[in-house]
Amino acid sequence: MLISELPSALERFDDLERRLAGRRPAVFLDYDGTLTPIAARPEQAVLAAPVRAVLERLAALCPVALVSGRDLATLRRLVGVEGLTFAGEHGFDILHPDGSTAQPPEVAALVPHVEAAGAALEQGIGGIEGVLLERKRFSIAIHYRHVAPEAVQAVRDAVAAQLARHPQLKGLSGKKVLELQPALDWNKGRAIVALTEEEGIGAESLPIFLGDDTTDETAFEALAGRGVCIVLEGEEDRETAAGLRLGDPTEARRYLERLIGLLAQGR
Ligand SMILES: O=P(O)(O)OC[C@H]1O[C@H](O[C@H]2O[C@H](CO)[C@@H](O)[C@H](O)[C@H]2O)[C@H](O)[C@@H](O)[C@@H]1O
Repeated sequence: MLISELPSALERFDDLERRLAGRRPAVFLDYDGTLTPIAARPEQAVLAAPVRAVLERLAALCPVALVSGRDLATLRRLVGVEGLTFAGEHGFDILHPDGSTAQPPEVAALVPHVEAAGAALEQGIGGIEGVLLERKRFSIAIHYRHVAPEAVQAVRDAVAAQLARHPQLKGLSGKKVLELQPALDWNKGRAIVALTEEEGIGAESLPIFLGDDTTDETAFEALAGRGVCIVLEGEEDRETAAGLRLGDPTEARRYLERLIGLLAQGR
């Protein structure tokens, strides 16, 4: 369905109350575009203090996991709340609240391909005005938000050439960004399902996921029919596997505040 055709998660909040009915929610949250508005540059997407306070209050009531494309260390620094689960790089790099970590076992062997592709891209398109290469532990993001429209195809072509050269890598595409990561059958959806099966969250919990980007669709698909899937509206309407919509990060915060109110009443 198109995002614009979905019902508002705030208007349908009563449904959530009914679905919870004594169950505990487990809340999974995307970062960019969901908790923070999309900013001109990655380092400008700083979490607002009231949102941080909401995350702290929510984490005292139920499991909360940040599931983001960001590098794990960057995500932790930006969020600045202890006691959460953090899944960085689209679920490739997980940190549990007890300090234990998890990554797909094959990922480390594929990092040299990411590094070789990153070096080639730096050499090939690093000089194009506006290109921003964001190195992460296991992947690389190629931002083109500030690239002149007539130069964007050169960026796409260069990334496609690296994908052709390194079949060990796969490509992702998000908001004015292309990403290269190890070509493993792993994504936000698989990471969230794995997390819901872990002790501390539990298969009986009701997963709720909020995300905004096409890279969040694997999570909506994985939780369809089982969890509450909420997509945030962006600049463009598009097809989604989510079942509910919110307008922007301010509405996402209001939704989480209502959830806190509900859980604080013990319902
Ligand atoms: O999964 P997310 O938490 O949504 O992360 C996806 C990517 O977000 C970041 O890039 C995007 O947000 C930036 C700040 O608002 C914006 O400037 C950029 O154009 C967007 O693509 C982040 O830099 C990437 O590493 C994430 O993969």
